[in-house]
Order: sequence, then C-alpha cells, then structure tokens
Amino acid sequence: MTDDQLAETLAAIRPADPTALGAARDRQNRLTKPHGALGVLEEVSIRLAGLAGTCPPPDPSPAAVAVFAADHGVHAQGVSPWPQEVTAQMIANFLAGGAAVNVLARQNGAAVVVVDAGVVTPLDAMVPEGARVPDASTIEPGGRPRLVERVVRRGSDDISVRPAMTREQALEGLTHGITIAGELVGAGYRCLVAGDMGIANTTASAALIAAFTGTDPAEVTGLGTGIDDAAHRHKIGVVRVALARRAAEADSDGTGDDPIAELASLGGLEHAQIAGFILGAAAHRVPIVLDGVISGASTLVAAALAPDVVDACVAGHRSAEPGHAVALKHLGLTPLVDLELRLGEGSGAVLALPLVRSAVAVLREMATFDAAGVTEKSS
Ligand SMILES: Cc1cc2ncn([C@H]3O[C@H](COP(=O)(O)O)[C@@H](O)[C@H]3O)c2cc1C
Ligand SMILES: O=C(O)c1cccnc1
Repeated sequence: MTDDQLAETLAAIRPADPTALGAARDRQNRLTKPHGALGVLEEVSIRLAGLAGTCPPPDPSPAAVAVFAADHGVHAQGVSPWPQEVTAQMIANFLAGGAAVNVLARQNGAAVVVVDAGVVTPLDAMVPEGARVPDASTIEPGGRPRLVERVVRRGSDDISVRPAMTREQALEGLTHGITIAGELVGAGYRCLVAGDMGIANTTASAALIAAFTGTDPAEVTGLGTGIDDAAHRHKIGVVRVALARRAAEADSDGTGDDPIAELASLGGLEHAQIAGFILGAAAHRVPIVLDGVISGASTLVAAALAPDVVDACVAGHRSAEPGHAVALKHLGLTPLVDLELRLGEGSGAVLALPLVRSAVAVLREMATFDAAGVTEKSS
C-alpha cells in the first residue's frame, strides 16, 4: 500500500516544463530593466514557471508551513545541550502561537500545521482544546495552528548504535508526508513550507548529508542549538560512528544504493515525513520552500528517489549549520537569504515567502519594453 503510493508519487514527478521555462526567460528579457538586473528573483520566477508549466506562473499563495516534530535516540549520546522533552514542549508552544515560526507565519500570511511524527514525551496534557485535527485538509489560512498526529513510532533509535528505524517505518513516514502535502494542496494552498522540531536532529541531518554527498562528517556537523568545542568534537565523532555502522550494514545487506535504507538507518522520523512532503509538493507541481539543515538533508533523500524534485524546490535561506551549504550545493540550489539563522521550525523559509511572491509578481506585472514604449539598449 505505502509502496504503491510512493511509486505513484515518484512517477508523477516530472522535470520543469521546457516551453514555460523558455517563455519565462524570454519574458524576463523583455521586461523594462537591464537583462538579469533582478538577479536571483528572475531565476525563481523562471523556476516557478517551469514548475507550473505556464508563463507567468500563478501567485504562490496562500502558503502553509508544516512543522514535522520527532525525537531522536542519538540524543542519548550528548549531542545537544537541550533535554528531549523540549521537542514536546515546543509543540505546545507552536499550538499556542508563541514560537518564532508562528510570529513569522502570522506576519507573512502562512498557515501552520504541526505534525507529531514521533515525539517521545506524551503530548496529551499539553495540547490545547480543539487543536487536534484528523488531517491537514481543514487547515485554514489565517486560522489557529493545528496538530495532526502521524506517529510512526515514539522516537527513533540511536543512529550511532543501530538503524534509526526499519525500512517499513521510513516508508510509512514518507507516505504520511506525501499525504499531508496532498491534503494541503487539496485545501487550496499554493506554496508549501517544510519546518522541523526535534532535539538532536542536527546530528541525524549531518549524518544524512555526509552519506548522500560523500562529505567528511567534520565538514557537515555544526553547533546545532549551541555546543562548545569539546561537545562539537564529540558530535563529529558520533556522526562518524553512525556512518561507519551504516557502511558495514550496507556492505552486509547490499542496500548501499537504496536511499530509503539510508534514510531508515541515519535519519529521523521527521526527516522521513519532510522528504515525503517535498515529494508530494513536487508531484502536485506546487513550490516547496526549504528551510535549514533538516529540510536540506531531507531534500537529499527526496532527490535520490526522484532527481526532478529539485525543480519544485526553492531554497528559502542558508542556515549557519555547515552541512546546509553542502546540501544546497549538491542540490544546485541558491539560498534566497542568509541572515545567519540557526533555528529551524521553517522560520528561514517563511521569511523568504515574500521574496518568492515578489519574484512571481515581477514576471506577472512588469511592463515589457514594447508595451511601455521604452527604448532597448542599442547593442
Ligand atoms: C527552545 C528551542 C526551540 C527550537 N526551535 C527549533 N529548534 C531547533 O533545534 C533543534 C536541533 O538542534 P540540536 O541538534 O542542537 O538539538 C531542533 O529541535 C530544531 O528544530 C529549537 C531548539 C530549542 C532548544
Ligand atoms: O539549520 C537549521 O534549520 C537548524 C540549525 C540549528 C538548529 N536547528 C535547526
């Protein structure tokens, strides 16, 4: 069942439409500005035209941010200075509207849905009355944040000791993410944002990025929520141990070329759902704005399953985590802003939403030289 849904989604992901891409490039060059003067905004508008298959593309609005939350067994290795229960406490904060992503989403007109993908701490007493909804199709623009429960298991295993989850659990997570993207698109959202919450998830992200890009753990493992030098060295060592364990596992079971096995072994429950969410958005040809190192790592998984998924992605920002830049380079994506953020939750992506809309508005609304009667340069 889940295999079928994944196969169907992967089959639906197609490259950018070359005719719409060409039309958007041509139109950008006829707008009343020097060629290329709007820089990366031009690239974004062309990318979204290719995704929509029409030039100009539709306004990427309204937007919805799905914050996927889960806990990580590798937390036991002392890779984060924060206690694990902060993951659940932050879910309560998201639902009460008090987290950074809530403030930024309110300001930028994005709806927020929180997904429990596998948090260890029981949420019951922390969830406000009426906040739980059965699925994401009822999330309203301008409405209060809601919680959707898609718990595959309560917390992943410690990746430095054993696989984070089984292949079936990784598949189940991917499928939930695909389904949630479909529900939001069905509800009328025309731009999706993937956010994350999970204490210790920068460790699993570093492991995925090292594995998918072949980069040394020292280059992709960062300070996360803020650790000192000794803890950082230890964290790099933990990622190294996880990669060595995975390499031995792949040697013995022959899964070295299987992105789902890689995800199951080194990732987290939220990485699985975020990767599915990205695949789902791409299958529906709706833009997906990426946040920091967690969504970067998840996009590597998605791109290994369906390389054309990248044509649906916009890199909202570049996080201070070093692995993020490595992931973006591997994917060929240029981040829109670099504000030295290192938060996650979808915060950097939500900040970039006005820029994504501006990119499209320019292509839709600017006058051409012909229409405005402006003389073009002579050579
Ligand atoms: C209060 C608080 C709010 C957060 N919001 C996002 N994160 C971010 O930090 C965590 C990853 O960093 P590490 O791997 O170092 O634990 C994730 O939960 C991520 O979403 C937060 C972390 C904290 C402490
Ligand atoms: O890159 C991110 O999004 C990030 C960085 C540090 C901690 N949590 C998330």
